[in-house]
Amino acid sequence: MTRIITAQPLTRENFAPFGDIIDTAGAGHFPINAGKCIRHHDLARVETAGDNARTLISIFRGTPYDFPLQLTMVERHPLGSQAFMPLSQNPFLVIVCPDTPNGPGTPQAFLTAPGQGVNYPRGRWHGVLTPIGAPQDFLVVDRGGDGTNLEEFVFPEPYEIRLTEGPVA
Ligand SMILES: NC(=O)N[C@@H](O)C(=O)O
Ligand code: NI
Repeated sequence: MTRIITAQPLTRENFAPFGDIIDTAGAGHFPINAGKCIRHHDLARVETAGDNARTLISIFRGTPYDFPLQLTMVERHPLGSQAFMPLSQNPFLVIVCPDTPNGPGTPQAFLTAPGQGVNYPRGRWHGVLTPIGAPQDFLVVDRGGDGTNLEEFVFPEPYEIRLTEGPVA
């Protein structure tokens, strides 16, 4: 029996147990530069741990996935956080799992609003970057340094991730 997960709109509230939303809406902010700029401040917590740890800023050019998506694997970064900020207005798919003593729990799928980004805290199980419908660039802030910062978990049975309720065309 295929386990089906339908994506829900990403909100600060529903994503709060899993990580940070990077978005101006609802963010703390204040004027700088003599009022010519608004700083939306401290939106996400960057974590870098382990030997010679440092913060990396990269651009990922992601290829879109077909849907419904067969989710076979999730991963996590035990030594650092990972933030994805889209450089275009296309929504993308965010998949996270709670942690359990036996590994990742049931995936939760979220559809971002245009321009919304996310930050996964260190150790948070997540699906890999998943653009929708077109190639998309993302600014990525994560951890470099010594040691292994990638742990993968392959599900015994894949989950089917859908973007909307109802029959699949
Ligand atoms: N491997 C890599 O840098 N990207 C993944 O961690 C990902 O979450 O997409
Ligand atoms: Ni990752």
